[in-house]
Amino acid sequence: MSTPRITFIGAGNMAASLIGGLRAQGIAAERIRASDPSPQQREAIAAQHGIETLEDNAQALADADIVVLAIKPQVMQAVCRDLAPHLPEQALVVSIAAGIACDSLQRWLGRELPLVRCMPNTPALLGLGASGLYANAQVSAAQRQQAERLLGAVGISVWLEEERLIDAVTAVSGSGPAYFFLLIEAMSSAGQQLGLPRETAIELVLQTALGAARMARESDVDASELRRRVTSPNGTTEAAIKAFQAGGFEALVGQALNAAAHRSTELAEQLGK
Ligand SMILES: NC(=O)C1=CN([C@@H]2O[C@H](COP(=O)(O)OP(=O)(O)OC[C@H]3O[C@@H](n4cnc5c(N)ncnc54)[C@H](O)[C@@H]3O)[C@@H](O)[C@H]2O)C=CC1
Ligand SMILES: O=C(O)[C@@H]1CCC=N1
Repeated sequence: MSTPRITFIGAGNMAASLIGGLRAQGIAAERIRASDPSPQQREAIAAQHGIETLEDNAQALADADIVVLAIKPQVMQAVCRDLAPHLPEQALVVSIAAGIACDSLQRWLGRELPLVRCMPNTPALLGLGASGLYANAQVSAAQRQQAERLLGAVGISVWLEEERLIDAVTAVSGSGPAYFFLLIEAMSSAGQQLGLPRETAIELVLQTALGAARMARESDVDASELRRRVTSPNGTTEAAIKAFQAGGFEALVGQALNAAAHRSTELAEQLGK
C-alpha cells in the first residue's frame, strides 16, 4: 500500500498528537499537511513536525486521500459546509470530534462518503491513547487499515460494530483520563491530611497509579485478583475497600459513566441539527 496523503483540518492538540505519532512511525512529512486559521498553531505544528501548513481549509484538501477533521464540535457544521465542494471524490473522512454523528457529517458534507468516526483520548500525546473507531458502509477494507494505522500511531484502537457504542467509548476512555486524574487529586490530598508533605504525597500517588496500571496491563490475572493479592485478611487495604464500598463506590462509578454517555448522546442531538 502506498503512503496516503493526509490532510488535517485543525492543527490543535489532538492533530499534533496524531501527526507526531505518524511521523514517529516513519510517515514522511511531505505526505502530511494541516490547515488552521491561527498563525500560532500553524507555526507551532510546522516547526515541530516539518509539515506544510495552510490557512485555507479548501486548499489543504487538494489530492488528499485521508481528511482528518480535528476541530471542535461547535465549528464542525460550518467547516464541513465550506469543505463540501472541495472534498476529493474518493477521500476517506476521519472525524475525531466528540458528539458528531456520521449522519450529520454526511448531511453537512453534502453526500454519502467513506467516513470513520473515532473517539481518541489525550494520552495519545504520549503514544498511550485508546480510541474507539466506527466505519460507515462506504469505507473500504484498505481505508479501514488506513484509519487503524492513523489512530494506531498514538496508542491502541478498537473497532465498534455500532455507531451508538461511540457514546460508551466516550464515557469509558474518552473522558476516562479525567476520572483517574480526579482519583490522583483525591488520594494526594488525603495523603497530605494524613501528614505527608504535598510533594511526597503526589510522588507516591503518581508512582502507585503508574505501577498499578502497568501491573493490570502486564499481569496474566485480572484486576480483581490483583486487588485480592494486595488485600490481607483484616488488614489495611480491606479497611479502605470496605470504606469505599460503604460509600457506594461501584454504583457511583456506574452513575458517572452513565452521565457521560448520556451527555454524549445529548450533544450529538444538539450539535447534529
Ligand atoms: N481533548 C480531548 O480529550 C479529546 C478531544 N477530542 C476531539 O478532538 C477535537 C479537537 O480537539 P483539540 O485538539 O483538543 O482542540 P484544539 O482547540 O487544541 O484544536 C482545534 C484547532 O482547530 C482550529 N480551528 C478553529 N476553527 C477552525 C476552522 N474553521 N478551520 C480549521 N481549523 C480551525 C483551532 O485554531 C485549533 O488549533 C475536538 O472535536 C474534540 O471533541 C476527542 C477526544 C478527546
Ligand atoms: O469532555 C468532552 O466533552 C470531551 C470528549 C471526551 C473528552 N473530552
